[in-house]
Amino acid sequence: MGGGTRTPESSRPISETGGAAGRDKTTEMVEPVTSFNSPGQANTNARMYPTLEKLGLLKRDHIRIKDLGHVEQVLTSIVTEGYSKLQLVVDFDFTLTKVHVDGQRCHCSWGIMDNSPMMPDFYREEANQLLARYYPIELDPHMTEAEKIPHMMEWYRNIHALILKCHVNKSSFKGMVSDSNIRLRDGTEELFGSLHRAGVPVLVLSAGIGDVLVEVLQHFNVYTDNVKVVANFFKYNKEGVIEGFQGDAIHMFNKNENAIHSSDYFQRLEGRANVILMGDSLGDVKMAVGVPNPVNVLKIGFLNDKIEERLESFMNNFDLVLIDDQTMDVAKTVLDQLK
Ligand SMILES: Nc1nc2c(ncn2[C@@H]2O[C@H](COP(=O)(O)O)[C@@H](O)[C@H]2O)c(=O)[nH]1
Ligand SMILES: [Mg+2]
Repeated sequence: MGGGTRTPESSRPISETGGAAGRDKTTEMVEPVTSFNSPGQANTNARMYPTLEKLGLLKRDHIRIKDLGHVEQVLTSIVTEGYSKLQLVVDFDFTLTKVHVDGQRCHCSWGIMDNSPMMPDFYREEANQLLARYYPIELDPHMTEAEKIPHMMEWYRNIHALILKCHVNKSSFKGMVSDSNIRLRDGTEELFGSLHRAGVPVLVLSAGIGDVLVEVLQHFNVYTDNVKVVANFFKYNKEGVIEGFQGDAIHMFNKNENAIHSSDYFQRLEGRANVILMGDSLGDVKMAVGVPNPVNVLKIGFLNDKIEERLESFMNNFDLVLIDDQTMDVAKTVLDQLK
């Protein structure tokens, strides 16, 4: 986003926002990858999975579904039982936000600070060195979560110490966000508007910077009263200068524990047993672990990086895998069916 007063994305001509980038294309019927896949099964799938067929999810070539029968059952229940039984648990960075626009990689909440001209040169240099060292570990398809966690904790300790050296004032986040290239996925504003009107609770659970994340949600007018954010929030001194993080670090592989221990959020939503979970990392899969007695959980995974190496693990952990999709079209398609 350029500096100065910013025209809200939604009112900008589509060419300016790159909103067309990453839109999924509807092409001829493509055999979805299933465990029962065989040539010419497309028509049979359409008959066997009417909800998936009605939603057009069988013919989009960037969607992968491992277990059609399970997804059909969960989707049908969520659509039938409607908004009053539903809650959303969503990741923020590279789930609500785009990964790239017009070939340029977008910032995540951390990346906004890592690249902000309002931060000292030494911070930007060292923060990007840390990113280069630890992000590949986070994505590494050959390491277990247990092997990754010590590295994630080290990353957060290092970036925490680095931020403290910069004496950042909370008043600078608004300018950092408006000067960044962070974007919500196309359709997120409409999706969140529908969820707000329907009174559907949305938990945004992030290992990102909560103070920046909230600024982004406010910037795009989607921080409505049904949205709760659990993330890494800063502590400030009386002048508003960062003096540390509140509570324990939330990293990519402990998000579920923090959601459960840090509040009675899920207990207060007892009865909303249908959950739509959205994430872009295998660490996001367990974000809804705290939901008491869930009945239908639809897990939508945005596969953005290391696509070939991680496709199988994503299909084993997410119900719907969206390959390089920079939109919220699938979530909107599902929610548009609810009453
Ligand atoms: N650019 C940086 N990215 C970082 C840093 N620490 C973590 N991360 C990334 O943020 C997201 C976590 O947010 P979530 O909303 O997706 O949970 C994750 O992709 C991390 O890799 C950092 O210091 N700099
Ligand atoms: Mg993410």
